[in-house]
Amino acid sequence: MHVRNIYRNPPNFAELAKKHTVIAPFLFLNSNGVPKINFKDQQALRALTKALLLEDFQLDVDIPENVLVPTVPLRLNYILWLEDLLSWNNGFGKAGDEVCGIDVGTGATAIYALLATKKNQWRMVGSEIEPQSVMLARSNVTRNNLEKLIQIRHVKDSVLDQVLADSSPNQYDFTMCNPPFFGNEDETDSGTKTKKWRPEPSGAKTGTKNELIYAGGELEFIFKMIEESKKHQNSVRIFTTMVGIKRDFKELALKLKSVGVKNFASTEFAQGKTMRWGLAWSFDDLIHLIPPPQVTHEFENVPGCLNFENYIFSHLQTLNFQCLKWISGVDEEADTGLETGQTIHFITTENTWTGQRRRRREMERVRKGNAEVTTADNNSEEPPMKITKLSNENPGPASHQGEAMEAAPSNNILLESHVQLVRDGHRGRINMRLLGGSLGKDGLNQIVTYLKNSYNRDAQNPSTELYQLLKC
Ligand SMILES: C[S@@+](CC[C@H](N)C(=O)[O-])C[C@H]1O[C@@H](n2cnc3c(N)ncnc32)[C@H](O)[C@@H]1O
Repeated sequence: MHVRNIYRNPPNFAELAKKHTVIAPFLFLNSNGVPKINFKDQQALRALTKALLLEDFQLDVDIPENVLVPTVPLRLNYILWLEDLLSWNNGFGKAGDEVCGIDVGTGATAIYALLATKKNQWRMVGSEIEPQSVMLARSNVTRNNLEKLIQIRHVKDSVLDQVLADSSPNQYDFTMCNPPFFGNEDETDSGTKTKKWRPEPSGAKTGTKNELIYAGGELEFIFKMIEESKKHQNSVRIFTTMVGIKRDFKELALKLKSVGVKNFASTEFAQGKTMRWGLAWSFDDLIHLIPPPQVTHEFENVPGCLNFENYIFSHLQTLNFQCLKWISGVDEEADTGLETGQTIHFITTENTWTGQRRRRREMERVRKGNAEVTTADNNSEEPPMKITKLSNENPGPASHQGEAMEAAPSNNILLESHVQLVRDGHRGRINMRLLGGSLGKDGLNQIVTYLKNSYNRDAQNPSTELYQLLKC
């Protein structure tokens, strides 16, 4: 659960029932004598959602029989992640009520729109395809006097096209969505459930078939969303969606790349035994989808911060590019372009910066059964290290960027780091920040020494681009 989620500690049901009699009939004492409710009971779940929304968000929500009962802790996790995404980008310089978001498929309760607006004063548009849900969602908005901040729009088809038609550049800071999960009616029947489908929530199963079904299931829905997002890339800064099946990430990453998205990240939402994931993408590569490295005084002074403050900024842009080339070696595949403020998050799983001759000798020793632990040679001028961009099969509890969603072993990471170009007037510097890896600070220092050596070597070699630049 998100660190700021107020439900990290379960509510005191007895206290809640005293204030909100709606849950009193569902209260019972468990074997330890602690008051509980049965989450598998649809009526109890509905009563609890109503009570929590009223108690913690002063939201009075009508949830009719049979419609999807939203669990508040899980919905809150998503809102908190959106808050993070905004804060990592300094809220795009906006005050709360200037932030605009779209909740795709807002449902009968309009839960996300209501929470987002009540908690953060964000302006929200909730799109919905089901006429009955549109009506109920509007009535929930009116019931809470939030018509000025929330608009419910009835859409007939498409996922983003209709709701984003006629939008202006950067009109929306984000889109969010809890997509319909099932592909057909059989899948909603737990009796025929297979592992392919989204794992059941631990609580009661609620929701009408229309709310839950989309031909092709959530993957097709998100594919459509990704395709349509390309058309509206100028209107929305960050597109996001919930994902219910972890292994869908691999296909989603491919889909994103196919429409030209390089900047995407995932996160994990946990609520009890129920796991869901969040996927965020942006067509703007400068937008932070994972926490930016902290560029603090302290950080600037840690060993490993590479400083090029003596050179003017115009040089630095190219220098930075060059620097990443040094890091990535001749691996042209690596995306070495880096704008001011942008961060490269990389993981190395192979030590290629140590001298080749030395490595060959070590290999020889290993072959002869005389293996020795490798230590890097700080002054090596030999071929540079390769970047292996962040790879980890498990999206993990933290936010991971881009290639993080592709499967790869993660247990032999030597160094994980952020590289960032920081502008400071006409000067600038390159920061490298240690995030992890078995080599730790020593590893980062080796790379920094390597970069400095490479810099000094190229700066003195008339045949290099850097030499030409510095001469101008
Ligand atoms: C899983 S429910 C989520 C409801 C609510 N957002 C929540 O989290 O409780 C999915 C919702 O998407 C709606 N929906 C399906 N296709 C849609 C589309 N193309 N545009 C807008 N809403 C759609 C469904 O009617 C349903 O209300």
